Amino acid sequence: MNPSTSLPDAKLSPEVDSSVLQIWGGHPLRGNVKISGAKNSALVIMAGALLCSGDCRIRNVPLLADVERMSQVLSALGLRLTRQDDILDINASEITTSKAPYELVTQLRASFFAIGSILARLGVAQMPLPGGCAIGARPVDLHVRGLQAMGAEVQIEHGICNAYVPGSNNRLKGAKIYLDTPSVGATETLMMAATLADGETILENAAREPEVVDLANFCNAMGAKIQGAGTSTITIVGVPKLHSVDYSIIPDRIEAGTFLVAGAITRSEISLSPVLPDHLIPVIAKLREIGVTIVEDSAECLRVLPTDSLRAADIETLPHPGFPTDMQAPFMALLTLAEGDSLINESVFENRLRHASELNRLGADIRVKGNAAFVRGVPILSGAPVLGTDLRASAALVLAGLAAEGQTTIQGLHHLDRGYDRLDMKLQQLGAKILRVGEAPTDAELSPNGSISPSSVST
Ligand SMILES: CC(=O)N[C@H]1[C@@H](OP(=O)(O)OP(=O)(O)OC[C@H]2O[C@@H](n3ccc(=O)[nH]c3=O)[C@H](O)[C@@H]2O)O[C@H](CO)[C@@H](O)[C@@H]1O
Ligand SMILES: C=C(OP(=O)(O)O)C(=O)O
Repeated sequence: MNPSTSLPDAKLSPEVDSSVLQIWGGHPLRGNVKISGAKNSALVIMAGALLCSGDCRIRNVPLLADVERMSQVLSALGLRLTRQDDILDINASEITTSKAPYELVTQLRASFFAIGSILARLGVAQMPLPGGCAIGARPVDLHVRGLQAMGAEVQIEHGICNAYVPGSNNRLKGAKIYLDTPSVGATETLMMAATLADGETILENAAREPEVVDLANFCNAMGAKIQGAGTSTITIVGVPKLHSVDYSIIPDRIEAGTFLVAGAITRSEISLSPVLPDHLIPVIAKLREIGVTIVEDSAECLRVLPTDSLRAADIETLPHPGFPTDMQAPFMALLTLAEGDSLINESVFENRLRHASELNRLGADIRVKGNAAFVRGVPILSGAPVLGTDLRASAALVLAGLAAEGQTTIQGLHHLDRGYDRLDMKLQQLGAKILRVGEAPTDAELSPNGSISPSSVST
């Protein structure tokens, strides 16, 4: 990896990350913000690069700790990687080991999805159970059962998922697979596995998230035969080999949604680009229900206008195209300041409401029962020290801090840095009074020319 674009090592280990964010709330935001490439596309497309016997050039790759760790996983498997700005070049002509490193795989979720591509390429894989946000049990049974249906022998022992394909040609076989729940990761793992399998695979009740479609487009650009991505039935006809590719990943709809909420909660006008508004339909619809005006300035640019009063709204998280679970925490922050009572039902993950008690430290009025949060709107929030417990929980606290009176201090930034590309710097450029104190990365560490790229944020 090009050291100038790597996040510092301190970011890779939660234990040693002692930096905090200080926010002085109550300041309006103004200007344009550039939305980075999608985290959940970038990570799985990097796993997909393992399928390719040639060179993969991946563009619009966000600067994230998870991307850095995923790069390290791929390097440990013997791939050659170089990064220049947001372009990542990966050569997987040689995979030197089928064993993924425990200490890296356990720090993120998407690393596990590479079991599908390693198995497809080598016929054998040893993959530790993954990490990622602690928002529920997050089993991998659907991944495992799908691979077994394709002919793999799979056993989980001592926290490692050991898989191999018996038989002389080591090639997985196409199968008809029904997913009990439309798991994003299982859909992606099995889709990658099926690209090089012998025969046709049909995935039923597949996830329909835009990142699944992005992965399918990436694989098809390498010569895979995948049809139906974005619908509940995906058909993959296996091919013997995939070829080199130059591919640009989609904008991050969750980062875009977070900035839309930032505009709404600070009653500000900000523009966001590039975005794909079709990927944000449930988020935009909910913001409009809350009373926020969103304007589509162009096919790739959204603008949020200042809002006088926010209205309460109920939210239920669902698989795409329902309301995304990754936007639940940011919306909870917003609804703390809405007039009236909102009910939030988290139905995708069983333990994803831990930010509620932290928002209450800021003066919110939220009661949690099971998977439901009852949010009674309050007129103001007031700054306090708080702890981010996962990626989107941390983002919710940043948003609440931007609106709160006085100073908010947020700990637990290793979560934020996993999945937001320099959120604090982008907000700073929009006029937020936000400062990283402690082991903050220097400008030189974050970009090759010594400062956050002027094209990434402008006011
Ligand atoms: C890296 C990545 O892309 N992460 C996203 C991905 O996570 P991830 O792929 O882990 O999420 P899933 O869609 O798999 O999880 C959805 C539900 O299915 C369950 N499940 C999943 C797999 C399995 O084998 N068995 C099982 O029961 C999970 O526990 C959860 O309750 O989709 C989630 C849901 O949109 C997002 O919140 C994450 O940001
Ligand atoms: C849950 C998330 O990420 P991961 O699946 O990587 O833990 C997220 O992006 O909100």
